[in-house]
Amino acid sequence: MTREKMETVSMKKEAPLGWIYLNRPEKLNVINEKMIDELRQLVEQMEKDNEVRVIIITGNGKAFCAGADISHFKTLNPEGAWLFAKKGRELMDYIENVRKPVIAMINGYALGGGLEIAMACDIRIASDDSQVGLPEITLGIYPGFGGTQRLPRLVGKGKALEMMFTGDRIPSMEAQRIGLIERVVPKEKLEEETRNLAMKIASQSQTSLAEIKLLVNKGTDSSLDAGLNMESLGWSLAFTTEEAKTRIDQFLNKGKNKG
Ligand SMILES: CC(C)(COP(=O)(O)OP(=O)(O)OC[C@H]1O[C@@H](n2cnc3c(N)ncnc32)[C@H](O)[C@@H]1OP(=O)(O)O)[C@@H](O)C(=O)NCCC(=O)NCCSC(=O)CCO
Repeated sequence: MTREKMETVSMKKEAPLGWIYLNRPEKLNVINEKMIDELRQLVEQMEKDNEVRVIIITGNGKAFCAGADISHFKTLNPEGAWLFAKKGRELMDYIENVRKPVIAMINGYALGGGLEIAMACDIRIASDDSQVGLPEITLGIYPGFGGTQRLPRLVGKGKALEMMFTGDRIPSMEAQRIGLIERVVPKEKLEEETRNLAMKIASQSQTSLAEIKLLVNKGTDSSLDAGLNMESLGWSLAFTTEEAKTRIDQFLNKGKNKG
């Protein structure tokens, strides 16, 4: 097992899983520029590491992440705010497009930029005491790291507008009901359930995982016809991989070695 600690994030490599911890627990893991840089560095590192097949992002302490660091907002002029939003948005885009599955393990508050990180991940699993929301409107602003775009794509326009207009926090069970979170588990089982889910995914073909992720992300941004054509092209190439040949052979021969 390898561990690495940076100023605002840390990681634990437990092959085939790579765990990334947002690590400013005294401030509920709020996001500053340093965290954006370091989180991106760790995700890039894990993307390149052949021993890591699934990446898990979570928070250290009692929160996943309470959003962008509001104490930094006082110093922001429009140019600074634009640059900060651009940096944040590029990180979310990077996480969304990494060629490996990324799971958000939500262990408490996931608010503002924290929920925006979770929404950039492929799957969200949360403890039953977690709460999520986009409270930016209560500060007189609105989500700046992709929330206005990703939330309606996950929960539909009306619910997304309701959440962003009110800024209300909702419990994880309600978030699951509306399609924002995939699984809710008892707090004490969160890590175990996340590991089980991640290990199951890690046991699948890496090429197929990467292709499915690409097709779903790019396909939903395209016409149905374009998406279906992308699927057919990719699907035909999937048969050229050694992994597909081996797995298909294994299935076809499974009865033959039995006494
Ligand atoms: C998350 C809340 C509801 C937690 O409340 P509570 O448990 O009472 O804990 P606190 O005492 O409020 O917080 C502990 C500590 O963290 C600091 N902190 C929390 N959130 C932020 C933040 N976003 N920025 C800066 N600092 C934060 C808090 O000040 C405390 O510090 P002390 O030094 O100990 O006083 C509650 O904290 C809350 O509502 N937080 C704000 C959530 C929010 O509005 N997020 C959106 C931010 S804007 C954004 O993300 C833009 C990107 O789209």
